[in-house]
Amino acid sequence: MLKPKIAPSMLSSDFANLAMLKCGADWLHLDIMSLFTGNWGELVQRIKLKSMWPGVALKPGTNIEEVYPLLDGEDSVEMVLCMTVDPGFGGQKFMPEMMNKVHALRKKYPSLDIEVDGGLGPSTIDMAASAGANCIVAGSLVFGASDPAHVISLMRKSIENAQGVG
Ligand SMILES: O=C(CO)[C@H](O)[C@H](O)COP(=O)(O)O
Repeated sequence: MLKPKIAPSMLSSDFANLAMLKCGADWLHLDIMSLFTGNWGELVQRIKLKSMWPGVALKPGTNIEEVYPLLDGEDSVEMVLCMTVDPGFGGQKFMPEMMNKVHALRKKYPSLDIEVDGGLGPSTIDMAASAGANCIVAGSLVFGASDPAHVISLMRKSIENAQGVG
């Protein structure tokens, strides 16, 4: 079983109230958008040398084939984030057509951490989990909830159910 990882998106948070850290989240998700033009292999190696995990995010318009060289080579990343909205802001509508990418990745890489981000909620989480995502970023859902811990546990359950556990 792949560990479910639930990552509240700090984009939707109140930085003066980070009680979320006590609500059972596995990661905190922070968007930093920039254009990288350097040496990819060197960057990955430097991240790993710091005992951190390199990952890569795919915008909705990027083809899945573009990520394979980053997973198959020597300096491979350890997580792929399939954006399910265009990056920029929270509260957007989930793009179900992105599930093809998640599905293709899961088929090719059974033990890869695959994350989805954007528009995740009760009506979309199961779709993402069944396609093979085990890491979920959620902003509005978690930070808008009266009981964030409950929401986080429901998301975890959805992933476990999709994996046939629990
Ligand atoms: O990366 C993001 C936007 O760039 C946000 O993390 C994402 O949109 C999550 O927000 P929500 O759950 O409200 O859709």
